Amino acid sequence: MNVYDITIVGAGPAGMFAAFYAGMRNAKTKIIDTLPQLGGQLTTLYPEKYIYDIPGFPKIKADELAQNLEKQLTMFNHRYCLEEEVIRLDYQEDIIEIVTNQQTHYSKAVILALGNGSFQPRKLRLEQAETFENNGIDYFISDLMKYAGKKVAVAGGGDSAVDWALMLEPIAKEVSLIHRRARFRAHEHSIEQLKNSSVQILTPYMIRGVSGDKSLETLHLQVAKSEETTDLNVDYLIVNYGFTTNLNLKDWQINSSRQGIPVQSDMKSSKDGVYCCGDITQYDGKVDLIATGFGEAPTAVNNALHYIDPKNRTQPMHSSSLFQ
Ligand SMILES: Cc1cc2nc3c(=O)[nH]c(=O)nc-3n(C[C@H](O)[C@H](O)[C@H](O)COP(=O)(O)OP(=O)(O)OC[C@H]3O[C@@H](n4cnc5c(N)ncnc54)[C@H](O)[C@@H]3O)c2cc1C
Repeated sequence: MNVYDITIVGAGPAGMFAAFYAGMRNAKTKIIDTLPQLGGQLTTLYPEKYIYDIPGFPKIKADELAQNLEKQLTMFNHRYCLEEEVIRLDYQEDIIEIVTNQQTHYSKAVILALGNGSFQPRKLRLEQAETFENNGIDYFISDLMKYAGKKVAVAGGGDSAVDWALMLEPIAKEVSLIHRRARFRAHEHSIEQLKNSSVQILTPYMIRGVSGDKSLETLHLQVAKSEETTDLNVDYLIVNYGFTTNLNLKDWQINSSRQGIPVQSDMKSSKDGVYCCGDITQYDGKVDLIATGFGEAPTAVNNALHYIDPKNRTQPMHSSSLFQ
């Protein structure tokens, strides 16, 4: 049994900074998230938006903030378990079992940085779509080069869909962008770029069916509010319909409500060894901001380490004294 000191569930800004801080304190640390990438809401919901209330940054794009947090983490050899959803916590004497949809992890303490819950992509609601999942239909892009020289369609009408189409254009053989409405909900600048690109814009089109022999080959499209149909040959379809969140802590054996998890001033939940940080924490006067989560993260880590071994000081040395 490989037991970690601290396991952090949720790799949004709060969880990422908690992981960095745990590294600073030499804790053997693991991070689990449902998404295939780090960043939580930053990378999933608004990567291209500027944030103005991060201390020390007059303004910074959400995606860039996530990248900076990730860069900070490269100092440490943490273990990452992405694309795994935690479904419950079990408690065995001094060890907490973190049960995911894939395996069980073991940890002396847990930090829950769950935000509003685990993110799930809104899927294509077609019977055959599941057959082609990861076999032509993708909901995330983890490696852009996978699409090099391929015929790719992107479905969706928001910023991310437009951005993905533009990023794929120089790499893929052909890129089509399919949206059920005539207008995109994207930055004017991106729309301008789109108009000047070779991306084939298919609006207002709906995807009515997908087919293929061993992998995805054809999208069956219909013009919205019309009987007109057409087929599009593709190697890949990237679906970008946004995300839903799921927060179900019924089996976690900790006090929680729909608003989140009540914590004490040391960020401890109702259960020994389980601490929290970020949007998920609830206490009087709580404000849901990234800056708040950044403050809660070191409190959670230092108190978790003190729980594991009372010899660990809750007030650690300053980072400026650790690295000269
Ligand atoms: C459009 C928009 C603009 C915003 N602008 C600002 C701003 O300008 N300034 C500001 O301070 N804040 C802003 N926010 C809010 C800010 O993004 C959140 O406060 C912040 O992301 C919370 O961070 P977090 O780490 O607590 O949670 P999240 O970022 O929500 O991350 C939580 C992570 O936990 C994972 N997770 C949850 N449950 C599980 C599970 N069971 N198993 C595995 N993984 C799980 C999720 O997949 C997710 O990746 C904005 C939010 C939005 C939507």
